[in-house]
Amino acid sequence: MASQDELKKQVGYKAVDDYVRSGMVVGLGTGSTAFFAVERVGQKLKSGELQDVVAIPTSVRTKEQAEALGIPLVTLDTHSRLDVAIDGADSVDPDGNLVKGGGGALFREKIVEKASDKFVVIVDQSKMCDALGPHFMLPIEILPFCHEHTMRCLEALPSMNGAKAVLRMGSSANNKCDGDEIAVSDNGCYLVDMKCTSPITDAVRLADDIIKVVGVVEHGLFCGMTDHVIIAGTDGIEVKDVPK
Ligand SMILES: O=C(CO)[C@H](O)[C@H](O)COP(=O)(O)O
Repeated sequence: MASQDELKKQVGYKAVDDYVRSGMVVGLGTGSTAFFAVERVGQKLKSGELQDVVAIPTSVRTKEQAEALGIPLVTLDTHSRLDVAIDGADSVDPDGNLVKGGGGALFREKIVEKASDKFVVIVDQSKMCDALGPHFMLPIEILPFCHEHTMRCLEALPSMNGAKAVLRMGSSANNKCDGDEIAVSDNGCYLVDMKCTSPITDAVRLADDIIKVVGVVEHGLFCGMTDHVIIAGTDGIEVKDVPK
């Protein structure tokens, strides 16, 4: 049986093989699944199978990986439209709505993926869920200033349905809270993981409510953004096209 890493590699490679062509501007996601997509872009540029591709990374980690592979990098300031962005996710609901940010890169992921003509999500079967919320804590990036107040405002939102705010500690790159220091994002902000005990019934409304809280930089609800989901399971790979 294929290991979880093998499944991640299969979807990462397939996304690049199916959706990246020479001359494109490509968004490079963050995380252990997106890692393999970045690896594949590097391989294909090196072999000459892909040419004139430039990429926009969604985190410092991905930037460093891409640089090490010799992938030419640009920014949204010079290239405001991307042809395609490829990234992992923490939860995917049946409509292709996502929870992202388990790896702490949600702000850069969202700004890059919103600017992309096509957004391809790559996951293994464990990320698929019936409803967002209880499947994976909802990450939110907030300013450090008065962060405890901001956390209380988030908990008080009626649409949050009683979810508790947990300040991420340790590495910003995982939500295991495995350290004594407050985790700091690539943007110098804090990360809060909302522990939802019930399904999010209206993700669009919750997203609207969260972004209105002063102190919030961005949240990990990615609604209506996905074009294709590539899912790896023990029975093989499935591609779901999400109607818009
Ligand atoms: O949103 C993310 C980072 O902010 C990641 O895409 C998400 O956490 C999935 O990561 P992985 O592929 O390692 O499970």
